[in-house]
Amino acid sequence: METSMKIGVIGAGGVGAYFAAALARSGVEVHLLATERHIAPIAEHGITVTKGDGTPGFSARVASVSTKAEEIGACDAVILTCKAGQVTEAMDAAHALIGPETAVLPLQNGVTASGRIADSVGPSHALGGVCVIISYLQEPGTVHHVGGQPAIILGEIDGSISPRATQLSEALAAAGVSTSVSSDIVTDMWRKFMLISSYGGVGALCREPVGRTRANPLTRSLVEDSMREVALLAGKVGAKLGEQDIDQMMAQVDAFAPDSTASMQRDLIAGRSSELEEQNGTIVRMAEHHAVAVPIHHTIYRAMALLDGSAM
Ligand SMILES: NC(=O)C1=CN([C@@H]2O[C@H](COP(=O)(O)OP(=O)(O)OC[C@H]3O[C@@H](n4cnc5c(N)ncnc54)[C@H](OP(=O)(O)O)[C@@H]3O)[C@@H](O)[C@H]2O)C=CC1
Ligand SMILES: CC(C)(CO)C(=O)C(=O)O
Repeated sequence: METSMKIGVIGAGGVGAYFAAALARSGVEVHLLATERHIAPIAEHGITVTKGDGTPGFSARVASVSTKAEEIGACDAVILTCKAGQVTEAMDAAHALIGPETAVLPLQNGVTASGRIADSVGPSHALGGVCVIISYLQEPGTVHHVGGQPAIILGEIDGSISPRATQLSEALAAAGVSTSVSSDIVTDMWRKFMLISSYGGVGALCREPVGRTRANPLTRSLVEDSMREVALLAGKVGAKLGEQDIDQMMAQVDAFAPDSTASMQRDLIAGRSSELEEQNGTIVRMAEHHAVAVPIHHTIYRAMALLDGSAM
């Protein structure tokens, strides 16, 4: 079991609190960099994970929790779990966590986080990552894991299989997370982005859960065609996505429970601040830059903008 790493986790929300607790439970020295509202509950009671699938929950204590990166100091690895739109601000305040070899693993949906980490702390520190979990914060210090096996794919942006990526992957695996090191994390990130921006975007547009959008031939083909737009764009930035990836992601759409909705879709419909800018907004801007037509994502982006809680 990997116990020698010092891992910093930035953000104590649905994703951060879950992985911090899982790593701490397995014996890793975990330090949480969190916003103020999480400090007292986690310092006093640790993190509690409840489960929605009938399996036992658990509690774990992290080594420290602080709002100040300077109180934590340099870590072997950092796992970044804020929302995609918060990455630059979070990393700019986290420079003290970064030593010469520190790898920063982003778990945000979308494809913008690694570049923003690189801009903030330097390209040698930025990994790529894909996170598969359904979890949400119930209250500071208590996270609900809906069910299923949490999984992470991570990798160096240049595709090399580095000792630091392998070591982090082993620590996550020892914490019960299905983890793999990828030699093409850029394609992996775009594959999930294609899924989430398309089924979530169409779900938001139709205000329907996946069971309805996948069953109707018109909305099903809308999801498929919006995936095709992303696959075409991905090809312009070095990611390799084809029809087989669309089939694979449609199989994932078919495997979701019928009442499932994407997190962006839920945030939009509830009028909360959402990741629309980072997801469909990113697709629109990149498509303009690369002269790729993305009419479905353009429509989703413009139609949904009014619902975004952070919209002007
Ligand atoms: N939840 C899920 O099941 C999945 C989520 N994802 C992705 O993971 C990312 C995180 O999602 P999720 O955990 O649900 O979101 P949450 O909003 O639950 O958690 C984000 C956390 O980051 C904190 N935060 C923001 N800025 C900072 C900062 N500067 N320093 C420290 N902490 C900060 C927030 O603080 P505060 O509490 O004060 O707002 C919040 O607790 C998103 O990109 C999402 O798309 C991917 C797969 C599944
Ligand atoms: C849980 C999952 C994979 C699909 O809904 C997701 O990443 C999201 O909703 O943001």
